[in-house]
Amino acid sequence: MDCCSSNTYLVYGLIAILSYIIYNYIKGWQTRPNLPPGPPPCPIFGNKILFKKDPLGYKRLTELSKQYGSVYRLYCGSTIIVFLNGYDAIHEAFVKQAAVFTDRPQLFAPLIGVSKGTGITYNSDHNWKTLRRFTLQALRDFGVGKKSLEEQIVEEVDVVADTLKTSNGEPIRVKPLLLSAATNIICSVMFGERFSYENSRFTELTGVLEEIFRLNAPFAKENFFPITRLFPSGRELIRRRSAAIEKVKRYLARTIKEHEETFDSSNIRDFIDLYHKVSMDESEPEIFTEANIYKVIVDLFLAGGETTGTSLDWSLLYMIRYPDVQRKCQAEIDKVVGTNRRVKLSDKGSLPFLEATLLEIQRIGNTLTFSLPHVAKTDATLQGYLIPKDSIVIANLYSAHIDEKYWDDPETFRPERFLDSDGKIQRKDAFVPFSTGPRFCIGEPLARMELFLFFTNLLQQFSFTPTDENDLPSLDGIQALTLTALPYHLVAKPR
Ligand code: HEM
Repeated sequence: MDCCSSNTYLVYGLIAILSYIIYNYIKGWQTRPNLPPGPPPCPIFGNKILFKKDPLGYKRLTELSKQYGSVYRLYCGSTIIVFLNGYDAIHEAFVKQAAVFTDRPQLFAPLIGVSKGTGITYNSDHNWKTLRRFTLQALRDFGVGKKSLEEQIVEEVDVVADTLKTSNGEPIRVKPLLLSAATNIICSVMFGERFSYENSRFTELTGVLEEIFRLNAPFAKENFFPITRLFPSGRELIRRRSAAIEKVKRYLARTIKEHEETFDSSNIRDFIDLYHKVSMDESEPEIFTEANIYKVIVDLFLAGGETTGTSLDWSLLYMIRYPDVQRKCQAEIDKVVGTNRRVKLSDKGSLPFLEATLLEIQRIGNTLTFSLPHVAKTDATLQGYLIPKDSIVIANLYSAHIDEKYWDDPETFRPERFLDSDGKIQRKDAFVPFSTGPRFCIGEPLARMELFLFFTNLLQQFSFTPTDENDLPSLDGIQALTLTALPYHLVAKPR
């Protein structure tokens, strides 16, 4: 046999193998009965193209529900990804069928460099439950809802207010300031100390956390196409994420060691001390390990800094776009609190219009348009469709906030929708910025406290206006790490 004919046989052989793979692949997705509908997937790649980076991707994914209904599926390679749209579908899966839809998938990228089964965010089962319960309790012990943390947050508000004062009426971009403030509050809870925003240890920490956040990407090709982990881009992802995780571990190791050296069980100063105490007392030492303290701290920083900072950025943007609402908020503060003291958490019940405004900003701003990925633990039926075991399930939280079954005129910014006829706050089921079910955000009480104290105290001290009345900043969100406002400047005039 000459070399030409052997090459021809090789090509025929490869074509036959490829055809077999494609045939089985298409047969696989066509013959599974009663799967949720969705656009036809391409062989091998599925609908991966629909997950490409796109600032308006959340709108595109929401549009698909008009065509395919509230529960539809896409494929990433051969993995089924189910999107839940509208409040009813989200509630049915995450609350009514929580036993099936609470776990997290073990995605490749978010787990590079960390031990399997550690932390909260990408963990499941008993370890997750124990660490989540411990962390919720710790956040409570370190003052969520109590005075001490309130004081730490107000200290951070003061730093932001001082910087705004030094802007002397010149345009200023507030987002970097708000992100630093939100991250610093987590530093206070975790390490018992805050940093100045220029401190090199603080900038080192925020830099490396941002890198890790960016490399978590739930739809990275490496999560679904294992061969791409061998490609240069896959190897670079592994190298960069491992290096960032090592860097943050080295950073935390120093702080944890300092805590251990000065530990006093009768004076628990912060989260690290509490963890150390529990790791000595606890009946489950295999859970309260060193690997877990690193991962839990990283989880809280990643989940809590960017989200809260972005929500605060939206809140000031809405105030410059809706000056009447801003004036009404300020009038309420002036009437209830005055100008001689700061706004306190205990004023919340007396400031219903302000609270309603904050709720409406969260509804319409949608800092997190989607939940993190969940996974189906077993086969299940959802709204009449089969959701096969191991399907990834994602709640489109944005779709719940524009669900016409629950919201009149959902595209309109109208804080009054959260007030009843007596002017009191009315809760809305379909309001789910922190998701719902057993995986709902554990930082919700802390985040709500921060939003309230920043928003009210800044509005008490400043009036916010656009830099140019004829060129107002856009309210369109762009999908980045969170759904963020396009970068904008504002003018902060002391009142
Ligand atoms: C306005 C600010 C925030 C928003 C909008 C927000 C929203 C969310 C959402 C939508 C989830 C996903 C839940 C799911 O997958 O179903 C989540 C998870 C989480 N959040 Fe938040 N969050 C905020 C602030 C915080 C803060 C301040 C912390 C902690 C200090 C935090 C810690 C977490 C953690 C650890 C998880 C994972 C929970 C788990 O897997 O059990 N978040 N958050």
